Order: sequence, then structure tokens, then C-alpha cells
Amino acid sequence: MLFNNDELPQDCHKVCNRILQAFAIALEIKKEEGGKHYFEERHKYDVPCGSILRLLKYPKGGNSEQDEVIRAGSHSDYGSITLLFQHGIPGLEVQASRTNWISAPCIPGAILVNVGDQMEFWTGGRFKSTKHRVVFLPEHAQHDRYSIAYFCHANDQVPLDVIPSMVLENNDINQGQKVKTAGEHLQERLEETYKFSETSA
Ligand SMILES: O=C(O)CCC(=O)C(=O)O
Ligand SMILES: [Fe+2]
Repeated sequence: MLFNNDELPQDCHKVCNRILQAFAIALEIKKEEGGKHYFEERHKYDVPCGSILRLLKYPKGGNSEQDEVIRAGSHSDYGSITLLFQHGIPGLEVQASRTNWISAPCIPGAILVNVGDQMEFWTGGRFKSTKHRVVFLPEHAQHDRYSIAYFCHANDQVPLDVIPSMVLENNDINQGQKVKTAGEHLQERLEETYKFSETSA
């Protein structure tokens, strides 16, 4: 039933826009610039963008005896925010401080929200694109791990320049640097990833 229509990604997108409203309020974006709707206006569901829903399965097996067994390597997500639904089996670790890894436990009914690269550009680094990874835990030997991720991206044409926020001290933080669009940033990150796979294939 879940896959007969577009309901799940649409609902995820609505949740993301509510979170982005809260961010816009916290960032005190001026009313004449869009106020709390600033990000929503740049995240229209039917306009081309990199948003994607992914269903992930980490098959059971193996063992965690070896040091540093990583199931998904350290990375940041490319979009604005990511919703992550973990079900029963943990394994995700996040680097909130950018130094130490902390595990993100499964909290029943909770959705984990990661900040992505676009939000870091828009806030001139005030919001950090969360580094995260998935590690092998002893329970993974016996149980498959499933997660669902909704990667929410701004529309392709949206520039990743610093937003008109009253709480960012210096709105010219990125001055002098070429401003990329959301679509260009996605393309760059995908090329980096696939260049590596092609040369190592
Ligand atoms: O499966 C998870 O918990 C995280 C997956 C993830 O970070 C990703 O696919 O970008
Ligand atoms: Fe991720």
C-alpha cells in the first residue's frame, strides 16, 4: 500500500517544511524576505530538485569483532535536512561536535533529523551539516537493520548564498566565493562519489 502513490514522500516533505519553518523563525528571517515561509518557498514539491526517499536494508550476518566495522562510511547529506526513521535496530552514529562519535538510539515514534550541506551554506556555517555513519553492532549479526531516509533538497535553481537572517552576524560570510545553486552542489557531490567508484572499479 505504501508504494501505490506518492503519499509517503509527500508527507515527509510536509514534515520537512514544518521543521524548516521553525528554523526560519529561529533565524529571524525578516517578514519582507518571506519570514517563516522563507525555506518553504524554496522547497516546492513539484519543482525539480534532488529530494529522494530511500529504503535501506543492512543484511544480518558477519561479526563485530574486527575493529571499526563500518556499514556506511562517515559522510554528510547533500540536501537541506534529512528525516531518518530507524526501526528497532540502532547503528547510526553522529558527530554533533565534529570530534566525537555519539550513537543515535532508536526512540520509538521519533524521527531523527540531520542538518545537510545546504543549510550549512545558507547559514554561513552556523548550522553544521551533521557528519554521520552506520557502524556494526553485535545485534546486527542476528538481525537485519532497516531504515528509511527522506533526503529533502531545495529546488535545483535555489542559490546557496547566506540567507537574510537577523541572527547571523555577517551576511557577507561567503562574499567573494562563487555561489552555487542547490542543483550544482548536488551534481558536484554526486560526481565526487561516482568518480571514486569508476576509478576503483
Ligand atoms: O541507515 C541509516 O541510519 C543512515 C543512512 C544514511 O546516512 C544515508 O543513507 O545517507
Ligand atoms: Fe546520510
